[in-house]
Amino acid sequence: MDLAALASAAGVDVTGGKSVSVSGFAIDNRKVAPGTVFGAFQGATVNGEDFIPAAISAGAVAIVARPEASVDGAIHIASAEPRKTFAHLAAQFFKPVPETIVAVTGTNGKTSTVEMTRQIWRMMGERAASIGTLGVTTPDESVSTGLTTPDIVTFHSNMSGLAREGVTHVAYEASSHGLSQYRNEGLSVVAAGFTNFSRDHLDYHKDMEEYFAAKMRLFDEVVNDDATVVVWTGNSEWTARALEHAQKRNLRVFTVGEQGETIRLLTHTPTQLGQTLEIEHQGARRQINLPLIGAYQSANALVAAGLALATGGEANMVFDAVARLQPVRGRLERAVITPAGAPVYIDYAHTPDALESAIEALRPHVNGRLITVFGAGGDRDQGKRAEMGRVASEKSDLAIVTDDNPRGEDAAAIRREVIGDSCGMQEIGDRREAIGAAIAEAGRDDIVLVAGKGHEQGQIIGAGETMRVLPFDDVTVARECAAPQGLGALA
Ligand SMILES: CC(=O)N[C@H]1[C@@H](OP(=O)(O)OP(=O)(O)OC[C@H]2O[C@@H](n3ccc(=O)[nH]c3=O)[C@H](O)[C@@H]2O)O[C@H](CO)[C@@H](O)[C@@H]1O[C@H](C)C(=O)N[C@@H](C)C(=O)N[C@H](CCC(=O)O)C(=O)O
Ligand SMILES: Nc1ncnc2c1ncn2[C@@H]1O[C@H](COP(=O)(O)OP(=O)(O)OP(=O)(O)O)[C@@H](O)[C@H]1O
Ligand SMILES: N[C@H](CCC[C@H](N)C(=O)O)C(=O)O
Ligand SMILES: [Mg+2]
Repeated sequence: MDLAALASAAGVDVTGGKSVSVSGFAIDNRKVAPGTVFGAFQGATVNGEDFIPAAISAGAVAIVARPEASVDGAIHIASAEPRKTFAHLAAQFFKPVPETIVAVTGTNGKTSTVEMTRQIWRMMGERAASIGTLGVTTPDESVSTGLTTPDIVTFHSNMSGLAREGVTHVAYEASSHGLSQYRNEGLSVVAAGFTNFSRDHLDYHKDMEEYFAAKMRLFDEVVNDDATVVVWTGNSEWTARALEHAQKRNLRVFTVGEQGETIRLLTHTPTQLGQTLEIEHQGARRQINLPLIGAYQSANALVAAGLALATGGEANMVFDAVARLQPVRGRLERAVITPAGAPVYIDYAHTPDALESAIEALRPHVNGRLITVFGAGGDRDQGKRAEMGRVASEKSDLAIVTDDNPRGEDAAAIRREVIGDSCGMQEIGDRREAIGAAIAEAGRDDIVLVAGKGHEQGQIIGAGETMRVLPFDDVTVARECAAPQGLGALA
């Protein structure tokens, strides 16, 4: 493909460049082959500009980098925002992509919402896929990418691959890291969802304002001019601000929730294995029997319904599909019922707000005690730890602090920060032992919540060269601990 043609389609100025043929795109010099356009970005750990000579030696024909970067032997596509320019060029190279692309942001609920949107589309007969923390899920398979928002080259090549497989509808998860690093840029995004906003990732973002601004790039810059945004109305201060961003760009707005104007949630009543929702849409009232428990899951399901409506879904079909949603892996997933009769739920809550939502989701189903096993990740936002401890100790009847991916930190020190000045928590570092203890403790009327890892398949210990991922799956471990020999082994 000709660089000048790509640049002109992307609206990028390539001055002084003779016409060259482009064979691919890379942001890591080790992936450069002859004919590659290399994106040299200043990163959190190293400066990609240091790898420009190596990229050129490996055959890079053009380098997208800041104007002040030194480029000798290839075309310098100079940009004050090299990540953005690179994304827009790459988008042209990887065309065609699926026609209907929507994005979801928010602190919690992104994975659930993209997965539910994919399910609704599929039930409506579309060839749909989702991209996010659970990987790339297509009508045929699910493949993990390791990150919520993959790097920009993987993102575009995934989109292109999906189009080749005949996928027409994609919902992707836009994390704040991804948005601030332009990891999902350059596509036609017809609708975007905003689930909620609360504390997380303050290791990466300076403060809540900066974190919110990163999320709002989705509304301000990433979605199309005529896009629809679907906003959950439950989180007042931030919701109002998200709506202001949408209004500033004159986007079409769908509000969803108890104060929602597009989909109004009138009542939600827990049932044994789900909840009954009464909603109003375009003047018509409907009752939906959602086969999932917890207010948070109904919020995500209704934002997903809003995205399906925004992309042309017919209301009866959309709401019928909501009533047939399947559980999302690791989100209030019931792993097992213990021999004593206590259900054990696995959830991915790893922020204070998420932990509160998960506990509140289970509370109506508890007759006895709610026992919460949880921890906080290492090398991630430290300030959320004590807040998580407070929520767990105040809202549960018994809280057990354990390890959740200590990474490069001392696990015991993380647990101490989680406990902070909260009272009455048990501390059991070994996660298997903690889950076993909760299960042994739970009686017939109790419920066990194991929070933090959800779908994850490993415990991450160490960082850099010494990093190891020890196989660990909360669902499997809960089942093993609940098996009669599991309890016997612990006795
Ligand atoms: C802090 C962070 O987000 N880092 C991500 C980011 O790295 P960076 O741009 O800062 O990269 P860097 O390592 O400093 O390197 C700078 C540049 O030099 C290049 N390089 C580097 C070394 C080399 O030998 N050659 C070379 O060319 C790199 O490719 C990069 O372009 O870009 C990389 C490529 O896209 C990511 O792999 C990397 O994710 C790291 C591994 C990570 O752990 N990220 C987590 C925190 C993350 O992004 N999580 C969110 C989830 C949030 C949520 O769900 O709420 C996510 O979206 O997954
Ligand atoms: N709408 C919501 N409101 C509050 N909490 C929620 C909501 N949706 C999900 N949660 C909580 O957050 C956890 C993670 O949900 P999910 O994976 O859908 O979010 P996410 O935004 O993709 O998270 P991440 O940023 O880690 O990718 C759930 O297990 C639940 O505890
Ligand atoms: N996307 C989240 C995942 C956290 C999961 C939890 N198990 C942890 O390791 O903290 C993050 O990177 O902060
Ligand atoms: Mg996610």
